Amino acid sequence: MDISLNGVSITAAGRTLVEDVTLAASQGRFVGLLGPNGSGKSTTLRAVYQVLKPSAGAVLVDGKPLESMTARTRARAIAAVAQESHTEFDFTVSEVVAMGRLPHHGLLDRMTAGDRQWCDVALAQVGLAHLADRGVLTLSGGERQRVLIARALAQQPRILVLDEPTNHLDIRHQLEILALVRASGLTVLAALHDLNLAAAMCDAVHVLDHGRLVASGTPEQVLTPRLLAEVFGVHAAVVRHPATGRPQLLFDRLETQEDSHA
Ligand SMILES: Nc1ncnc2c1ncn2[C@@H]1O[C@H](COP(=O)(O)OP(=O)(O)OP(=O)(O)O)[C@@H](O)[C@H]1O
Repeated sequence: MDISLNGVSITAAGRTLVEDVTLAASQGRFVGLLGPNGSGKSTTLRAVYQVLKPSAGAVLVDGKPLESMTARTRARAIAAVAQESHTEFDFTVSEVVAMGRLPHHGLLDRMTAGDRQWCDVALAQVGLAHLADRGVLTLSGGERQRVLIARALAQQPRILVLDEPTNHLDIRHQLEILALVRASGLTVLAALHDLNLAAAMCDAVHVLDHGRLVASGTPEQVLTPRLLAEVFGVHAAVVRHPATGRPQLLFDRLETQEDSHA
């Protein structure tokens, strides 16, 4: 399934937070949404998982406006892991993952053996099968993040929308979770802060700055020293990963006027 944003603008509290964003993630592609703090990444993704309604433009799934789909059809198509999604209730890990199956049966229906199997597989994929009976409130931040990814996978969506999916994860789990997502064959739209992970994993990236798209293309085309200086305010050298050939970035502070007067 493809997902696209067509001229999406989002206004809140009298401010335009995102303006005229057009981008697409086609079937099976891993597309990164990049940008400095406050550039509008989460706000853009909120329009995709319908927490916010665009003030202009539309979000389309396979060319169909998201708004024209029923809630159940949408939930079968798109699973989201939002930033800082947390629960106040001490559900067990299995119960949280089982919530991912809700779009596939009625709220009051019992889980079938098939539903349970999807949950077990998803939990095993994120390496947390051993924590199935633990309360989520007792988990570390990284474990909880992996449970939310398992819930999204158990939903059997066609499109995954991830807001900072590597938040709280140690380096091994950052790489494993993104590789798992990449290998899933799902269409992925993910906001990422780590530009080297984005360069390693994404087929295409889009960069937001002050709510506007300022660059789109492959990581190689987009993550240039010039863009990194202009948008992120850092000096960067681009090198090639010796094994994968992917671009990787070595960062330094950009010299400021105060530095040169010192
Ligand atoms: N409901 C709201 N009302 C007013 N301003 C908002 C609202 N939601 C977000 N903003 C503002 O919109 C801008 C973009 O926020 P957003 O969370 O989308 O940025 P981001 O790129 O995801 O940032 P970060 O990298 O820090 O997570 C910020 O300046 C934020 O303060």
